[in-house]
Amino acid sequence: MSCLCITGADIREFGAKMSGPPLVPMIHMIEAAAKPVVAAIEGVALGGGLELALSCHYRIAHSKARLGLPEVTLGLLPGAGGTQRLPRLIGVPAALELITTGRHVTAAEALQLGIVDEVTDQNAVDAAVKFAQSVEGKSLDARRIGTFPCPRPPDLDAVFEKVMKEVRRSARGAIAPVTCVQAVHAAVTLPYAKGMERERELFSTLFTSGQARALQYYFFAQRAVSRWSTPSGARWDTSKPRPVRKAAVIGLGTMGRGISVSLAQAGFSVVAVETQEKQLLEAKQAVSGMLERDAKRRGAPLAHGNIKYSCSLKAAADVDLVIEAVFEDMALKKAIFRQLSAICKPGTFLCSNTSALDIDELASQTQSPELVVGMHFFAPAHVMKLLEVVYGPRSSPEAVATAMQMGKKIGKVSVAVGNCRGFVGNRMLKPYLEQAFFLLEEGATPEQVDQVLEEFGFPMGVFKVSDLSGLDVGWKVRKADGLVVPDSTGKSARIQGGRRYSPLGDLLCEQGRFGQKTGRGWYQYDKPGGRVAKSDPWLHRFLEEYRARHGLVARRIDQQEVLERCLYALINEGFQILQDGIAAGPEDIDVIYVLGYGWPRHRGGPMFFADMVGLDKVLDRLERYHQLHPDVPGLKPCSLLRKLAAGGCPPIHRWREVIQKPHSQL
Ligand SMILES: CCC[C@H](O)CC(=O)SCCNC(=O)CCNC(=O)[C@H](O)C(C)(C)COP(=O)([O-])OP(=O)([O-])OC[C@H]1O[C@@H](n2cnc3c(N)ncnc32)[C@H](O)[C@@H]1OP(=O)([O-])[O-]
Repeated sequence: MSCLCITGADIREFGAKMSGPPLVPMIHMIEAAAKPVVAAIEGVALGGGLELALSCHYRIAHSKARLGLPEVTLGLLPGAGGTQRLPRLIGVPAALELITTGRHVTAAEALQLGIVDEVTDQNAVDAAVKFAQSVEGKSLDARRIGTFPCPRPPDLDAVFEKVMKEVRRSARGAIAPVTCVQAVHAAVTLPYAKGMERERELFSTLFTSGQARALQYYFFAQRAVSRWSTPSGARWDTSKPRPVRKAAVIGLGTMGRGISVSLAQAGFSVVAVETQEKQLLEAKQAVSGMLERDAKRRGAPLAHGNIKYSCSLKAAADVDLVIEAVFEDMALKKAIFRQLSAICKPGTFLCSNTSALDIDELASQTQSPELVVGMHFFAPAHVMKLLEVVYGPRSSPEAVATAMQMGKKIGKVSVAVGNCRGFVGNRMLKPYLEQAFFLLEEGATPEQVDQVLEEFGFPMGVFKVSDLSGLDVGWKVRKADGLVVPDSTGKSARIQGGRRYSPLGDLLCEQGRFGQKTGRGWYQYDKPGGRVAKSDPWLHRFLEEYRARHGLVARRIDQQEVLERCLYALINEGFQILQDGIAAGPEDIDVIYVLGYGWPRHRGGPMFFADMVGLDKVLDRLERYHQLHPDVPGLKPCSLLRKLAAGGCPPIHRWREVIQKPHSQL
């Protein structure tokens, strides 16, 4: 009998010399053993851990155990027989689903699927001993999975064709899920030994791939961001969070509703505040609906009772933490912070869900600026995993620690970032969007730009996203910034403050084209609120007329230029953010972009991508584009990028040494 709690192979050893005995011979030895071997699974049996358990003759799991083959999430496939044994044990469709998604299953589901033989609430080892005694003397012939014939679906080709199509669609360019399907196909079509050979070959191809490197980097990056630090020296391990039991959400629009749902689901007492009865009632119905649907989906109890609704800010008097989620309007937010500061009990943390505004300006409205931080959620707030926790110059380490811990409690990946316009995510988005607009002016179409970005792996191109979130959002911000003004000839100005500016988005808004909500934007939709983007001949004519009006001659723009200009401008801003100390390291930026902005995980994140491409190459291309477009500051290579390139392009895990030592010669 063997007791198992194994998270699989040590990912840190990939790329270096692996220690310990090789797994495959061990698995074959266990399976061939004359004595029955019973695996007692407690905690987790993941990856190589589950593969080891599958070589045992019986498996007993504790009811809290979790099992799975998550290799695909690391850019790999189960390389110790998992792709050959699991389909033999539970059938091809169920095995394909688990292997291509990497999903963990509970012990109860594992029992239902036939992965384990028994589930216990008691000590798994004791249960396994008892089980071993009950099967003593029984033949093991029917227990060696490697000797089973693999069940062959009657319509084998059709099954695999369908799965492959679906996997390719959802993989968005990731190769591991597709390769997993090929490995399972080998289980069905080849004898066991040949199938194992095929698994090994496919595993080796993935093992050395750039995508596996990217996904493994990302695995550790997502864990590293919880070890936050700020330039003032505050750190995760020396700053204590304060307990929060009751929280208020101010403003129950889309964001406020999602935030209330997240808090209630995590067991916080919530006070939800709106100004008018009518809006409050609408919000209450919407939040209840969201909670009901979610409870049904998860089979979890309803969290209704945790939320109290009110039309008065005074209801927030006794809460431990407030999250303000009203319109993105500084004057309104300031007024609310002033009132909250007077109403709330001393020590209440005051947080803003602003996506770009100055946290310190809000803090200055309160009696205790050290208690103010940003908690920037992403829409839909109860679904999206990312939270930017924004510290201002006066935020206390305790406030940052409390917001970070609160994020963790509600199931978010929280990243601590500094205070600047747009923080990390939205600040980097600006030069990316700007390039997309410029490309249209120079001859590209929204379809072309979107296609290149989608082929790169984004779920949606920049113009489709813009239609989805509403063109009017950015328009309002640009108007507030004084950018939406005609030039001396009455045409929309293409130069603002000495730098190139594209008024294309403003011109669409002036026509009432706000995107999906109005049924027209960069694309056309069958009705307002429609979801399927269709090419719009009107827009193409509009672009031609615009170019003619401004004397611009359309040229053919190739895919490489579209990709480089959009992505390298974004990456360049990322380097500037690191240089400014707004993000502590490249991992923070990469996690924000993967979780909040649809950056394909198998490409690691923008900063990892820059490392993979080669910093000298990114620098070279930026320099060239900046020469061609000297009035676009976003294309001027940032000095940190120059310094890293001049220092021999150190690998990404060494960038912090250069960032932390501004005078380093690296
Ligand atoms: C031939 C071989 C073939 C085989 O098929 C290949 C494999 O098995 S591929 C492997 C397939 N296996 C997987 O993909 C499983 C990957 N792991 C997980 O999914 C989660 O970590 C787990 C569910 C286990 C625990 O979640 P939780 O409770 O939220 O805790 P947490 O996530 O915060 O982790 C705590 C600490 O442990 C660290 N660490 C964890 N696992 C590994 C590892 N395998 N390696 C190295 N380190 C690992 C993690 O970095 C963190 O370190 P730190 O320094 O404190 O930041």
